[in-house]
Amino acid sequence: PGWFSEISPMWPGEAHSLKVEKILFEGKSDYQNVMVFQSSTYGKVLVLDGVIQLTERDECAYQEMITHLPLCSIPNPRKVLVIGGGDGGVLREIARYSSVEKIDICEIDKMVVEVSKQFFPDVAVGFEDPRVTLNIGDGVAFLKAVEEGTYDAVIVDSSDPIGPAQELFEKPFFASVARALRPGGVVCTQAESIWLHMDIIEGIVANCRQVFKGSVNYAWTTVPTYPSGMIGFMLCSTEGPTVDFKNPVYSIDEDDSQHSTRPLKFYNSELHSAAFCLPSFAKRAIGSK
Ligand SMILES: NCCCN[C@H]1CC[C@H](NCCCN)CC1
Repeated sequence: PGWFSEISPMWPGEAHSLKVEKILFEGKSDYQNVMVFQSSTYGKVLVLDGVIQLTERDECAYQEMITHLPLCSIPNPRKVLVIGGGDGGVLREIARYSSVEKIDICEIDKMVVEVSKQFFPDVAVGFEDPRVTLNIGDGVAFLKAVEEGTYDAVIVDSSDPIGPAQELFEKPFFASVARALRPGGVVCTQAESIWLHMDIIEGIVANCRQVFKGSVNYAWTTVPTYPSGMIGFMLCSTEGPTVDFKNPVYSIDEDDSQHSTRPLKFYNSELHSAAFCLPSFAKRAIGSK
């Protein structure tokens, strides 16, 4: 009964609104306020500190792209790490790869995991995969304890730089990710919107160019319920076997064996390549190597 508006100093002067049918959960974890509501047209919605994290209707766009852009760019990923991602959606997408043997996840807020399992079963289904090991804790500390060269891929499914995820946008964190990756390993991070945060993105790109000696690319997707209707990703690889992110080496959308459970709603191989095409103002600011 009424409207939820996503008002934040991170996107001044604008606010996306969703019509609310019913508030289903409100709580305060050790890190943030957590809220779930039933919207009129986007299904259930997860909100952290007043910021929309996902809706049932369009979460596929974000979860599928943040997962398949990195994992379809390398042959046979075996060990994958997720930092953040406590709703389980990225785990659900990683589980599609029969080559994957081990999926580690480090989420700082256990209330996000619990709330997702209770209200978003089709997203939290990712936690049911036997290859998944859940660690509740700070991703920065987790990575410090990881042995060098452990992972083929790291996915940083974070919230925004204001709040618990702030450290995940800084150079020391990127350096610890690079150390945890094998030569030619890949990382994909949530990298904000070119309409709202060009300055943050330029900082992230500069840091990534210093830390990741393979390739560094920015890609994007549309997510109707994120501010500016889009979100970007940094795709980086460490020194070693060359990774050409723009030309996927694996087509998960054509590999029917992966569709036994649930077909992809959003990602496909053409969209993979197109995701790296940028508007001119972004190309100038970001450049591409
Ligand atoms: N697994 C879903 C987690 C969602 N990550 C983030 C949630 C907050 C969202 N704010 C967008 C702010 C404007 N770019 C970015 C993605």
